[in-house]
Amino acid sequence: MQASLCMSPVAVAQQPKVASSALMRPQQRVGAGSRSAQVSGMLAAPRRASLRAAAGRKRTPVVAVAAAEPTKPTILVAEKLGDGGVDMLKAVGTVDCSYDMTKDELLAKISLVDAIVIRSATKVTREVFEASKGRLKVVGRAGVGIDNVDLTAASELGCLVVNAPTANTVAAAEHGIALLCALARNVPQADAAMKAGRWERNKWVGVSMVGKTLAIMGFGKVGSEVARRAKGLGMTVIAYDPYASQEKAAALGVKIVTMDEALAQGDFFSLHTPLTPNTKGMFNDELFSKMKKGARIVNVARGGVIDDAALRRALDAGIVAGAALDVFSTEPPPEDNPLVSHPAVICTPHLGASTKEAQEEVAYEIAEAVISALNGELTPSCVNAPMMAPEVLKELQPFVALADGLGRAAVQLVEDSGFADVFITYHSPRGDDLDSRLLRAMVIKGMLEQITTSQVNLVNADLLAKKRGLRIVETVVPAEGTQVLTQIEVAVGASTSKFSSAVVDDRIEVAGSVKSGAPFLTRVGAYDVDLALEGEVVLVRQTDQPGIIAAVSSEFASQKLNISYMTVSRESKGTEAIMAIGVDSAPSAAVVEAVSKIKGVQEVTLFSDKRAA
Ligand SMILES: NC(=O)c1ccc[n+]([C@@H]2O[C@H](COP(=O)([O-])OP(=O)(O)OC[C@H]3O[C@@H](n4cnc5c(N)ncnc54)[C@H](O)[C@@H]3O)[C@@H](O)[C@H]2O)c1
Ligand SMILES: O=C(O)[C@H](O)COP(=O)(O)O
Repeated sequence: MQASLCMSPVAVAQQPKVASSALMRPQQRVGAGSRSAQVSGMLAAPRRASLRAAAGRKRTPVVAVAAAEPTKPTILVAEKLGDGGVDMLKAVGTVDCSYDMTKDELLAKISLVDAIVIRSATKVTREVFEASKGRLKVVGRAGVGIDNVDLTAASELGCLVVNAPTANTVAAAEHGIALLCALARNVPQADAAMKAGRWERNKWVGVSMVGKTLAIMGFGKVGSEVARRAKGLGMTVIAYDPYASQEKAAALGVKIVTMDEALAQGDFFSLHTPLTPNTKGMFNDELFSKMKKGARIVNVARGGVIDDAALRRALDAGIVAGAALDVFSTEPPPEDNPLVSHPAVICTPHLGASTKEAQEEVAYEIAEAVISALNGELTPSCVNAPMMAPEVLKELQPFVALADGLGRAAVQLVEDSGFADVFITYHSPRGDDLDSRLLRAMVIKGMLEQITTSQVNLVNADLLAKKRGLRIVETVVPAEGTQVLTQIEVAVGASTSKFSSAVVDDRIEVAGSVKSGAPFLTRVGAYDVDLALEGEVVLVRQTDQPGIIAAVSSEFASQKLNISYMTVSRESKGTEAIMAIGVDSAPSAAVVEAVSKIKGVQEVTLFSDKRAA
């Protein structure tokens, strides 16, 4: 499972020791001591004075670095980074700013550097990690999205990946608002006409924003900042986000609605979801067909959220009156992209994060994280951080994947209602002595990484949960046994679910345990199941009658889907039963639809252990 990769101990103890620098106070330099000492020191220490403060925010020259030392790291800055951040890096290492490298140039250079700093254009693939021959120890992503870094390869090859998750949020929101206004008032088209010598006052009459409804699709960091600003334009703001806290939205005067309500009510749509298996191609023909005619769409999230060909059809059919796009499924978009040349589409080349201020802030944030990581420390923005002392990790390791998998399963069963309460119950012979920090972090990780851009680790899990408005309630139930835990239950407070049988007393509940070292799902709602918690899981509720199991299996077989596990559990003979089925690859929507039509089947849903892209 993904969890074990993220948790795999990264070679922190082998990090090159950062050169002594006047910027680093003695207690900031952690030597190559044991990882447990580093980690517990990190967790116990209050946040230290910012390195960036020492470097000076106003581009004043940083304090001189001591003469070159043999251990001084080399840092490759592969994309344009704010000067302040570059200065911070120069204070601790040799910095090579080489922009616009070809793939071959990157492959040639990478074995000569200890760290690389990138934005979204540089692809740090397995090939790049392998070409580094073990020297590359840190990748710093100066921004949020890490979809251009192969995290699995990074973890396997002992490389820490850090990002700058918050510094460009406001810039992205401002760009969303800029595109919204430009779209409503045809600013780019009118400008182009004037530059071509035409004075077209009648052709470019726009539409007003005041009093119109803006539907925010994805109410996270950027979405909520867009909402705040759109309220100032006099718009009614609604949001579709099945995982958002209603209370947080209400505090901003935003109503959380269902997808159908958003589609029916939105005059403007602003997209702010991450690109995940769930959101990929989310804006498709079906969705466009349900939109209010003449709606307008802004996308500063990720290009892949929109099915390009479907948007083109919706534009040509007049369902969508216009679109403003900052992001594209392939960047830069190829010449035959169906949208860029459309007269009702306005475009910018992925400029959401590109303000002077945001880039300076991102540069400071990433430089601080890279220096910290080179120094063998954990930072909250460490994407693939080692999380605990090896002995604690070893004991909890089998349950780590279980906690992650249960969090992931529970959140995927949430429907449109949103949730704020998460209940975790540990059944443990340790009773109150159980150290649940890692397990709690893993449940939060499973949930948030499925639905947000957040990269969750032990350092930042509680903070991220709090920021999302999640209330985590933990209970330890004493149990008999020799293992540290016998069972974990995860419940989210929600009265409706994509699988109604998962709801017990207004909570979506799943439970699991570890069998032969592997995580197993042992309960969904009130039904006992027994299924390895890996790959794709299909849940079916049916009337307990002969023939259904065979009919369901043959639907899978007809699509060449291999069933790895199947359990059936019922309340009592002839009433209702649920089938939990593990399949080796994701069933298509057509298979799910076909299963749902089998006589006696009442509901079907599926979830996966795969995390967000
Ligand atoms: N254009 C740019 O330069 C730029 C800059 C910053 C961020 N971004 C992108 O903007 C997007 C949002 O970033 P963020 O920092 O606000 O992320 P975030 O994780 O804070 O918020 C994402 C929100 O989407 C919601 N969500 C997840 N799946 C959903 C679904 N199926 N339907 C509806 N909502 C769903 C989540 O619950 C979450 O609230 C990301 O795609 C990010 O990569 C782009
Ligand atoms: O993921 C991000 O932070 C944004 O998409 C910005 O990407 P950029 O740093 O390449 O502008």
